[in-house]
Amino acid sequence: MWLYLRTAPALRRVWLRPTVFQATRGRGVKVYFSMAEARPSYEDIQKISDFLLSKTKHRPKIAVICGSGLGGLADVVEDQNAIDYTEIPNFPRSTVPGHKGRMVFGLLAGKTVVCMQGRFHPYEGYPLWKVALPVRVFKLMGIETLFVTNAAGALNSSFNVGDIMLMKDHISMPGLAGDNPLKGHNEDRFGPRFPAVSDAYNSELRQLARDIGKELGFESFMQEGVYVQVGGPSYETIAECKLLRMLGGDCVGMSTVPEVIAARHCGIRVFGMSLVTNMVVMDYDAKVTVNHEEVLETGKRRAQDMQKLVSKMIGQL
Ligand SMILES: O=P(O)(O)O[C@@H]1C[C@H](O)[C@@H](CO)O1
Ligand code: HPA
Repeated sequence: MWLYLRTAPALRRVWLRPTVFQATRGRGVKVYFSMAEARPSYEDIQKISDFLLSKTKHRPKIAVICGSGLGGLADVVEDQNAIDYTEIPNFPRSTVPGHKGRMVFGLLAGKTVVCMQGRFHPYEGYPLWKVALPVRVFKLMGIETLFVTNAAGALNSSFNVGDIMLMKDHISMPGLAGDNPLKGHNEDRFGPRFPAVSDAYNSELRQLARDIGKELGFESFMQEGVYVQVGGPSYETIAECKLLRMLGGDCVGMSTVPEVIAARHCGIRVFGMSLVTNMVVMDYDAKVTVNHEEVLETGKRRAQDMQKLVSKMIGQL
């Protein structure tokens, strides 16, 4: 049931979900409602896109979403206009260390780009559609190619900390459990009700990454594999890691997939890359545990190489 409120337009439409029915003797049935936030319409997203474009002369066709500790790429963008997420109307806020929370427009390797220096994660409390909202904003800004990066733990024991994994596929644990950024009403102007994602990670871009990686002498630490998205924020148990490895995952992380699904839905081509910031714990005798400081530290050490790879690729698009 929709309820219309006399308030600011962005807050006016509230979806009321009947949750609890309680029979009360002699007084019929009481229905309680819980509130879920209304999704922005196509026009609302157009407004966010128009707002951003009004703040910059740049008109990018390439967007980059920077993972934990990997936002340094946005700092090397030239002739830049940076817009803090807090200035963007109806836009989420970054709450995780290592995610600055700025949209940076400018030039990278001579190409006009927009970089998200900070992404949104489901564990911050955002529904998946909101995590993926920036991708739809990108679409309406004219973005055709999306680069996504993330920090991840290696499930594949032949990988090493500091390896870069080109994403060739993903397993969405939230998706398999019934949650998806496209769940709910389909906006046909973005894409079809049932989009295919078996070709989510563009094979030509992956080949370009391999070629450039070779040129840069990165072959010894470049891998290719399957990223598993989990919900977080707790890291995985040993049993969960063993399960995810059995399922065919090479790396595990808490992001990226919602953005990729939204991008493919609206016809944006995608290149994805994980930085292995830690090996997951698979051994009950291990004395180590994963922590976010280690994730950020490894990000810092390998950030320059990832930046080189991404900017060389962008230069050749
Ligand atoms: O945004 P990404 O996926 O790079 O961040 C990873 C996943 C969690 O947010 C965090 C865990 O350390 O790093
Ligand atoms: N698990 C989940 N997410 C992560 C990890 C991990 O080991 N490392 C960085 N992000």
